Amino acid sequence: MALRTVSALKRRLGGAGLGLLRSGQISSAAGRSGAGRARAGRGRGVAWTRPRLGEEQLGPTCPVGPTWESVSRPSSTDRKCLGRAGNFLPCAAQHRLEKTPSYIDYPATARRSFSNHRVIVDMDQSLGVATIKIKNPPVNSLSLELLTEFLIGWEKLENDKSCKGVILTSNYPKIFSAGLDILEMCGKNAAHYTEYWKAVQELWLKLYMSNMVVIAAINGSSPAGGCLLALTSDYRVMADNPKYTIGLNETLLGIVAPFWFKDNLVNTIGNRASEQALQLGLLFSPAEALKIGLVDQLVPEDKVQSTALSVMSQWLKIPDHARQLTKTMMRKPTADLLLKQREADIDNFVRFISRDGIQKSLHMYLKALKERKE
Ligand SMILES: CCCCCCC/C=C/C(=O)SCCNC(=O)CCNC(=O)[C@H](O)C(C)(C)COP(=O)(O)OP(=O)(O)OC[C@H]1O[C@@H](n2cnc3c(N)ncnc32)[C@H](O)[C@@H]1OP(=O)(O)O
Repeated sequence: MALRTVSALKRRLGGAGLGLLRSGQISSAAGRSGAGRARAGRGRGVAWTRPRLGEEQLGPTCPVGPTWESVSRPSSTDRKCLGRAGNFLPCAAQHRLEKTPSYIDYPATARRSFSNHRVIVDMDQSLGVATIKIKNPPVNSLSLELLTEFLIGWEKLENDKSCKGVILTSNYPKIFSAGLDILEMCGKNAAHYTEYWKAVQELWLKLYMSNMVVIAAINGSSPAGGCLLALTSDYRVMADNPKYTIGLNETLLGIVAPFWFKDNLVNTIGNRASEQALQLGLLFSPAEALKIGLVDQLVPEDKVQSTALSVMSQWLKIPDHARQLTKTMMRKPTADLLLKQREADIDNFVRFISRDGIQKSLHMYLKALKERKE
């Protein structure tokens, strides 16, 4: 089945994925009590899913928190919860901005989480920052299922106007992501390869061109597609552990990094360093990666997440529209190159990966990975 959009990806997941979107599966206390369950706001010019802000973030005692219904015709009280540009700010954050009197009892941090099988999303609404944790054991390989669930979670965040930044990390310290799932590229048919590659393209385009600030908290090894995932971000913080490696090592598998992987790398570390890194399939230690600019900062393992958060708060201080336009100006030419030849890129991938010689190389690589353990 050919997949064109995220909605097609959602359809592919069938009941599970759509069920998740409909119910919101909010795991916060409010969600468990049912008060914060997401509701689809349809028919009022709003096409996305949002919880009842008043209930979920402040609890039923909030004196000014608007309900979903009241937002469509905001009262003067409700307007207190609307941002200056008419954006709907997270209720708790807006209250803080307005220096609400202290007798109003609301939680210091309003959190909302949702998760599916392979992705955990934890949204801190008071900061407007979500953390996405990948959890696809054993090595966070980017399987089709993971990509699909990731894209669904990402779309929810993109549609949530209160979400300004996302931190990407792994649920399993030691491995950020083992990259594309080799099993998705081995022994399958052309239709499967097509579907898989569309999902890989889609994820890269969405992350690379996101208006949100994206920070990678790289808490483990990050080869090939894992490195690409990190490269889509605006800033990369990596755990300073010499056992971890990062890089586009595709040639070691007997395959070639596509031009948009290469472009993303060149934009990050420059042409000469990319030439060597790509031809030799170099996997860099954190110190080497820092030296060539593949990552921006090294910190002790237990500081990766907190550093990512503090970097995020710096980036979020920049006026959003100016930062977004600048990001677009810097990245659009690169993304456009793929957008212009998406179909050709898919055909190329399918033809390449279907070759007997390439299949043999991938099988041998997988075998070598397994034998390494024995
Ligand atoms: C024209 C277009 C051309 C095509 C372009 C395609 C671009 C491709 C991009 C890619 O991302 S290809 C994938 C590249 N990835 C790698 O090279 C990483 C390989 N893995 C590792 O180096 C290590 O596994 C690790 C990530 C460093 C973790 O090491 P650890 O010792 O903790 O675990 P292992 O015992 O090695 O692995 C456990 C288990 O997982 C399997 N596995 C590992 N990586 C992958 C993967 N990418 N895809 C699928 N499966 C993977 C490994 O075989 C083990 O399986 P079992 O033995 O337990 O069955």
